[in-house]
Amino acid sequence: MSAPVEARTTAWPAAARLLARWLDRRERVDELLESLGGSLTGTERARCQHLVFGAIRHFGRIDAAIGRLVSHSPRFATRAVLLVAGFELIEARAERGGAPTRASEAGTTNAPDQPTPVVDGRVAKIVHHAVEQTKQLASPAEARMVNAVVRKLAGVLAEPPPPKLAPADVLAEYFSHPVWLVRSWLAQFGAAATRALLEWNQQPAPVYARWRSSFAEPAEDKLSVAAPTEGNPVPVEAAKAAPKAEEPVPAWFKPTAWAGFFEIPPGHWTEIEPLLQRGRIYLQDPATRIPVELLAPAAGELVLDGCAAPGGKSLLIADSMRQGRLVAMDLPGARIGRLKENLARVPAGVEVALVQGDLRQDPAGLLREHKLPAQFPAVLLDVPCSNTGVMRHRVDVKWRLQEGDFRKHPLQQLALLRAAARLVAPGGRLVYSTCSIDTEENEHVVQEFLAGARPGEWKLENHQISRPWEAGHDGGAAFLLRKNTAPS
Ligand SMILES: C[S@@+](CC[C@H](N)C(=O)[O-])C[C@H]1O[C@@H](n2cnc3c(N)ncnc32)[C@H](O)[C@@H]1O
Repeated sequence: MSAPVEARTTAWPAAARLLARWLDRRERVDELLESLGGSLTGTERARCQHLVFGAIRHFGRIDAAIGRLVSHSPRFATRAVLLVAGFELIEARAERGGAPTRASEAGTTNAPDQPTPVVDGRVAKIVHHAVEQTKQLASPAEARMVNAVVRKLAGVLAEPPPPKLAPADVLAEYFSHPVWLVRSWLAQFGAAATRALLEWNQQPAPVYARWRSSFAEPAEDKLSVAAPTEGNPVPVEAAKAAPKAEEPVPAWFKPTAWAGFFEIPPGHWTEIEPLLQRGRIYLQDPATRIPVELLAPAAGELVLDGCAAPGGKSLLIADSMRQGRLVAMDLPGARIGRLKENLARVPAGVEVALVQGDLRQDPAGLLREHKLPAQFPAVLLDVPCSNTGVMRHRVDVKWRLQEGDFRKHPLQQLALLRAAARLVAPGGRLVYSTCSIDTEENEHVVQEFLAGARPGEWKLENHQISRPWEAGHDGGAAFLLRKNTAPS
């Protein structure tokens, strides 16, 4: 992806600075990008994000290559420059279809201890740019080091992918994942599926938008009514607004296999922003529809979204019902702001209440305190998880995950599931969902929940596990559980 000149000159150093911070403090990437504020134009910001995401997506491979080429690890500012340049080299190679570089064409070796300097036109530009940037971001001495290292990096990063049955550590390095995670996936999914997953995670993720029907327009006053005071629920009266005529989907939206979801081609940010502000679209992966489809909220129903923030699925529930009542609950904290914004966009026919509280701490009491029902015919529980299904989008997740998270998350997930189950009315349904593809957080949690329930109280009616390499979208799992009317 060649960048416009202005994006190269400002986005590039901005990306290097953010990456230096990431190396130093491992801040979350979404928060790092938010810290840019309005300092870059839309195009520059998009380019900066592309470079930061790419460098972090390929961090393991680039950093291992750098490690072979230098005797001492460079300081963060310089290492960040090398990471951006390394990503540009990987991208340049992918764009020409993984064609061999001039060095490998000539049959020279790229042995790690004796990497061959590779210089072709594109590589020369990447080297030159990295050197010039290092002079500004670090020092002339470091720029000389960058000059030598990036040339050699081009050779090391040109090495072909490992064979299909390569050992876990080789796969982990080439595809930039922690080795313990690759081992776990090999054990769960086998070699072919793990390879497909690793390749999937290393691709840039498309941007998807869900087109919201004009019938989903909120009441005129809903945006202001839904600005809650801290800690209180926000009852929002259903308005009786007449539905407006359907607005056509923009011609440049690329249809997908999933009804209502469109791929947004790059370069349309100025057109996207007003659509987002008007609530005409919501940016979300097609995988997000699955738990809501399993829940199948019907017009006029009362629905609880137990782990609602930032509200992507709450909005989808409301759009599916068009009329009804939705109670959205989440912990007080930073995510509530986005939830409020999204709840303000529900269709006029949906009455919505936001409850800030802990689902595991007497939620029925909290709901009653706010004069809300404490039994629901339909409950969605979209729990916090490892996010192993969405690593293509969330590039830093793999570097934050710890092996122990696969023991911690299921405990929290089971506790939340048991708490949510108490809020389901007899005969009602509960959808438990995750963005994880790992059995510990999916099948195992549901099995343990069913094993611990009173005999006959719950039935697993349906479930859907999405594996990205098969589904063609993000991964995750959703389980539809039914509470019997009269358990034995
Ligand atoms: C995966 S996110 C939910 C995403 C959301 N369903 C959406 O589609 O936008 C999980 C949410 O669970 C919330 N959560 C975690 N523990 C909770 C608890 N004890 N009570 C209520 N919410 C909780 C987190 O704050 C987080 O917002």
